[in-house]
Amino acid sequence: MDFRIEDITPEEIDRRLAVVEPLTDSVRDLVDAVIRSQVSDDELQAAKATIDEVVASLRTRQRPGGFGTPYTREFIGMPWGNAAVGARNAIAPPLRVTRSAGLAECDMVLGAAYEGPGGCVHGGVAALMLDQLVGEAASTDGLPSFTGTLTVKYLRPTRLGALNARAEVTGREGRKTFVHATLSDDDGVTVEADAIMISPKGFELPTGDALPPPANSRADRDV
Ligand SMILES: CCCCC/C=C\C/C=C\C/C=C\C/C=C\CCCC(=O)SCCNC(=O)CCNC(=O)[C@H](O)C(C)(C)COP(=O)(O)OP(=O)(O)OC[C@H]1O[C@@H](n2cnc3c(N)ncnc32)[C@H](O)[C@@H]1OP(=O)(O)O
Repeated sequence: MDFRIEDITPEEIDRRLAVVEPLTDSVRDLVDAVIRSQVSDDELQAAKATIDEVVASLRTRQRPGGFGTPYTREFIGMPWGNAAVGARNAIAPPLRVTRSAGLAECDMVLGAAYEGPGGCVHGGVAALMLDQLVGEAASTDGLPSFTGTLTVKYLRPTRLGALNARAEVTGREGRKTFVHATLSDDDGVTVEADAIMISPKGFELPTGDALPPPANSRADRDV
């Protein structure tokens, strides 16, 4: 696993995020536009040619493999390729997670790119978001943990639109952390999940204090 150190200042992180977050938002917008576009086939083909040009320009200098999760020496994480919260990853749902002791939460608006059953959120996307939230809640004391078991119960269909996701630690037992999470719309909970998160053997916190959360956006580091 890639835990490389990249020793940059918080100001430099903000500077880089200010460049990549709007780019990622534009790519998300592109994905949404492609799904919902009703322009002609000729216009779709012209759009492909334009997009291919942009891709070729981005590929002139590429990192091998995935982005990984670099950390600063102050343990600010930069998981910018992450499938659930990566600041550079337009496939990730638009999540801005806030964290406090044993708790992680976010509001989000899910559009056409996250559809499963017509008009509703794909069950895998719901599970992805809740998996991320349980991981973030379990690690607010700085101890990283892997999802060992995630049990997801779909109570009723989740309509696309404005949603809230929330995860809370309910207990700890040795290296295991138990977390309960919910996905809710305006009418209440649509999906609930229970997770057993496992901290890796032999991992010790680098300081006695809680670590800052992995930074995905500037706001994340302010909690
Ligand atoms: C450079 C410095 C870096 C510093 C980092 C600092 C901070 C990081 C901070 C924050 C991170 C923030 C956010 C994270 C956000 C999201 C997280 C997303 C999470 C994921 O998406 S992550 C990918 C999917 N995940 C996997 O890819 C796991 C693959 N798997 C394994 O890597 C192993 O399988 C592992 C590690 C799970 C266990 O391995 P192991 O060897 O440690 O386990 P072991 O046998 O010793 O068992 C010990 C006790 O756990 C119980 N136990 C074992 N396995 C269990 C299971 N599966 N379910 C339920 N309970 C289980 C046993 O029953 C026993 O319980 P008991 O003690 O009561 O007997």
